[in-house]
Amino acid sequence: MLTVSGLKRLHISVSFDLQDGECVALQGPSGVGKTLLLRSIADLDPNEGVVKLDGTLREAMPAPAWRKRVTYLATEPGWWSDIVQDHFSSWDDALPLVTRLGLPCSCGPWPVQRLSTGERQRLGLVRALMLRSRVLLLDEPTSALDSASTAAVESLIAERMSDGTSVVWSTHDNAQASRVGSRVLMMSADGSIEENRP
Ligand SMILES: Nc1ncnc2c1ncn2[C@@H]1O[C@H](COP(=O)(O)OP(=O)(O)OP(=O)(O)O)[C@@H](O)[C@H]1O
Repeated sequence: MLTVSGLKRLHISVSFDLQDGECVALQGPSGVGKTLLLRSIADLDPNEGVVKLDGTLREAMPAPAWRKRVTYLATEPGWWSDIVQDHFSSWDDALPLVTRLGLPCSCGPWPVQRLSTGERQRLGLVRALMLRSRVLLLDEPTSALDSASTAAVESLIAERMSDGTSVVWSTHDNAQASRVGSRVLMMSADGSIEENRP
């Protein structure tokens, strides 16, 4: 279980629990602080508060180890090499996920620069899924995708949830929030969240 207690970052002040295998949808107007919250849980920016995974404080482990367990996926993932497959510790192991998300298996040697926004988004998700994290913090992971690719992503994440992966899924799409989330965390301009059942 992920426990977030009194997390503070700029104007945000948030507490909630996330059970194993649960997905909560994170919603709220543009600019309200959803990305700030997800990045703070992953400890990517300075923040205050208590965040624990199965009772273990995040301070108990090096930050990279925490981020492998509690992984933030940006809406537009970053790339550090020119070639797609260089971003994967094993491209062969990534291929089933790559093809499942509708990308050709030949895209490994492609330059990152030739990828469309939606292709980058799907490959960024594959990178995150390869980590087999306990918690995925997904920041509008289907914002650039058509309905078929969105359905493929939702189905893949649902499979991971059935294996115990927990998910916080930020989305502006109310229908998606209802589909993927057992609860909805609605963020307000004052930086608080209110919990609703979808
Ligand atoms: N380092 C920072 N210092 C000060 N303000 C910041 C910083 N980073 C982000 N902000 C501000 O915090 C607010 C919340 O940004 P955030 O990206 O979390 O919004 P969001 O809810 O994810 O929006 P969207 O739905 O448009 O993606 C924005 O007004 C942003 O400008």
